[in-house]
Amino acid sequence: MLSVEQLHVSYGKSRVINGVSIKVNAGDKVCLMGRNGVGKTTLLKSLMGLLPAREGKISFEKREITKIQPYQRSRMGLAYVPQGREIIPMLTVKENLELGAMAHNPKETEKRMEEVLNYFPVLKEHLSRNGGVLSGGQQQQLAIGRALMSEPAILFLDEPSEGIQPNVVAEIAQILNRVHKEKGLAVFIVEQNLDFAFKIADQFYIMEKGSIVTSGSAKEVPMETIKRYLTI
Ligand SMILES: Nc1ncnc2c1ncn2[C@@H]1O[C@H](COP(=O)(O)OP(=O)(O)OP(=O)(O)O)[C@@H](O)[C@H]1O
Repeated sequence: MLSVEQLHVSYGKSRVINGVSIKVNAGDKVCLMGRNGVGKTTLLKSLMGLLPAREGKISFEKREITKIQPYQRSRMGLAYVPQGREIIPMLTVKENLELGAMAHNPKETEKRMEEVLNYFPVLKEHLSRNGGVLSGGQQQQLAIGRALMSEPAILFLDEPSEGIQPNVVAEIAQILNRVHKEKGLAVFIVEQNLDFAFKIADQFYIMEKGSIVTSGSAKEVPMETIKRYLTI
């Protein structure tokens, strides 16, 4: 489904991603882990087309997408929940959700909204309130709901558990697993929260200084191994 081959990404002269190769099959649940500053966010932004690749190739459904625009990637089935959520605080919950479907067929917006609200009942309760007044956990659910409005095939999430209460984190894990099961959604998460990561992911990649140093299934890369990489 998604194939990343020898990707290099830089900020000016500063080389941040150095030859990363990753494969995600349809319906996979993948977690990318690594300490602060190793390049996880940079990699996600580059996969979404928000940062250019200096070298290498990104393909989705066997089509090369390395140079195509973010809105085109969104239309093809890639969606992204950025770190810090980036919901629009002065727009209502409903309007924030509608934004997520903007690059897509407007006729389907209502049906998608119904589906998303079914996954996130808390958003239904707050539909006409401004996004900015919601709690952190509710805003994260709104950001994920907004991304799901485009009915993606793969959802990228950047540290979705950051700064959120444990009970809401557990609820988000449950919802993502449900969407995965019911819609065949592939999930690609950047996380530091090991419990959350292990509740969702079945494949792991560990990154150090812009390169993948270990990868494999949960059995091949057990929690103890990941802890070692995160704490050294
Ligand atoms: N806009 C930018 N311009 C220049 N350098 C940047 C920019 N954004 C990030 N960097 C640098 O790129 C490196 C990787 O940052 P990135 O945010 O991708 O790491 P990360 O693994 O996601 O870290 P974190 O867990 O803290 O979000 C860091 O050294 C960072 O300082």
